[in-house]
Amino acid sequence: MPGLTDHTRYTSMQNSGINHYDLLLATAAQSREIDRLTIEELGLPGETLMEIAGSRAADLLKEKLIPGDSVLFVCGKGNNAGDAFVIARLLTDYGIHAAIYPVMGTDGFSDDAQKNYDRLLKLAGISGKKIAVWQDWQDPSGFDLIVDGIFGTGIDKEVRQPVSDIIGKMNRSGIPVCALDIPSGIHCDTGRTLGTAVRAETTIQFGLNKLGCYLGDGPDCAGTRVLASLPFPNRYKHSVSVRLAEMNREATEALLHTPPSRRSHKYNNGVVHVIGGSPGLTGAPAYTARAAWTLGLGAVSLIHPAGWQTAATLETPSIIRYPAGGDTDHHFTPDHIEQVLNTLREKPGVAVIGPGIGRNEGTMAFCREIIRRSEGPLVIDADALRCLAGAGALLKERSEKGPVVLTPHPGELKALTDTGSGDDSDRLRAAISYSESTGATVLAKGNPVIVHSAEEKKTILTPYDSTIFARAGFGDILAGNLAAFLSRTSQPSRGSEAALVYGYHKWNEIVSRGKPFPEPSDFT
Ligand SMILES: NC(=O)C1=CN([C@@H]2O[C@H](COP(=O)(O)OP(=O)(O)OC[C@H]3O[C@@H](n4cnc5c(N)ncnc54)[C@H](OP(=O)(O)O)[C@@H]3O)[C@@H](O)[C@H]2O)[C@@H](O)CC1
Ligand SMILES: Nc1ncnc2c1ncn2[C@@H]1O[C@H](COP(=O)(O)OP(=O)(O)O)[C@@H](O)[C@H]1O
Ligand SMILES: [K+]
Repeated sequence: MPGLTDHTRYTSMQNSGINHYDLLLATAAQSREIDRLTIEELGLPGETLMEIAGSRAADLLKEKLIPGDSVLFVCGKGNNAGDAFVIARLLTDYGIHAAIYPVMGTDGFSDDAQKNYDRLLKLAGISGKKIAVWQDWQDPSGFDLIVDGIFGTGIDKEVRQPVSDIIGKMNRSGIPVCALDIPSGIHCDTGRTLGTAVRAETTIQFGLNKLGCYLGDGPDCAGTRVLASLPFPNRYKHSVSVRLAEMNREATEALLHTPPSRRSHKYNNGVVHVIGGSPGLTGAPAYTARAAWTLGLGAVSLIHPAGWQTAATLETPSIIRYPAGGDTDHHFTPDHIEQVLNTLREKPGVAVIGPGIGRNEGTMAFCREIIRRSEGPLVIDADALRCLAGAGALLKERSEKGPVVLTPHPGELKALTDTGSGDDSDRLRAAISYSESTGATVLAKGNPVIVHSAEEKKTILTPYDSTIFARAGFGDILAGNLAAFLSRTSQPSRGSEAALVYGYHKWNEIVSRGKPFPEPSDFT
């Protein structure tokens, strides 16, 4: 199904507003509850919802199929199969040759699936069309598409035989697969593969995006993800607190332009202080400072141990340098605390602590004191995060004084939170619970990037492949961009989302200018 519109790409191309509800990412329990409320409280029968889901999906498929094409529907027993039967009926009437393979037999369908199976066979009788119902797997070559209606949100245990075998055969067939709601075998809440999973070219999600299509193995198995809307009242969706980042470039960049009246002087036109650097790690804070400066702030400073000099910052002479200590000081130590705090107090702004700061014992003590005693918005990045292991109480106290955003990569998040294996759903849980327990906003790097703000009770995931940024130095750039956006908004989640979205668009702009592998310096 090449060419079906990925709604995430679509929104990024549109650059216009998007319905907030279309960005929500639901778990299986949330989907079920929203279904239940719509059916029981609103009074819209499940059968009607299924008809709408199937007809929206059939319309999407008709954009790519022409009468005479052949489609194989591989189905389970639940409502996911019911959706497939609706689609098969509508496409048969459109002129498609349909074959059905109910992998677990034709007994014991859910009520709505049974009704739609019966209607499909009735339609065949009425219209004189032949619909093959397979008893066993057959050679599918000759089919133009396979529709996966085996499992939707109803699966929570390992896929058993014979289904796992059939999924393997579907994946090896070389025929494009369109998954309904979620690729069969992917867990809706975690994106983990339950033994084996369908690898689809396209996934049509119904009513709400499914969290599992955006975490773990989900993105690889789902392919292009599309949302087909269902008439669930928005009021019922309020329990869903995780959403995709909004990819609107114009709104993001507009944030950088605060009202001119407030820009009377460089020190009230956005100030960022970058505190970092140690022997061998001088490029990192320079990148961070330059990434902040490039976003149009009034003043950016680089506070570094006086013992290192770097040519890198001299390329941007406007960045103000504050060497801490004397010429023989190559690391930050507790001796520098008062001097650095004075600088932060004199010119209030957003501080970033950590890029290239190193893990020297004295430096860790220095970081803890700066975190404890500084007052404005603070970004804690890279090695400065290491000083927080076991220091949740310190962070909680600090978060009460002003917004704090932590930017751990997966290893740093694990060290910080002392949690599990570190797959995406672990990262999601860890980011939320650490943020909730400390009050700090957590921007957990990885793919996807996960942002949770305890204050705003929001969780945001990147909808694009963020592995493009897995090159040395992009973490430093992100920290600088983030600080710049935080100087323009008091909402840490908005600033975090904006920095991520800004980076994505900037990347694409550089690629479109003919540079296939942008590097950090292209962002400064
Ligand atoms: N209601 C609505 O409003 C709407 C719902 N919609 C659609 O409904 C879908 C959810 O449907 P669902 O809840 O019926 O579950 P579904 O995913 O089809 O499968 C469950 C079946 O699989 C079986 N099974 C489970 N695990 C298994 C395993 N490991 N190995 C083998 N079997 C296993 C399980 O059997 P059991 O194990 O319980 O005996 C049960 O029979 C949703 O994704 C969307 O597509 C749309 O139409 C929009 C409107
Ligand atoms: N604009 C962006 N959008 C999404 N992710 C980003 C962006 N910029 C940076 N990242 C994330 O930051 C990671 C790089 O940070 P990190 O590993 O700390 O690198 P480094 O310390 O070498 O700069 C990337 O792998 C990606 O997860
Ligand atoms: K499916």
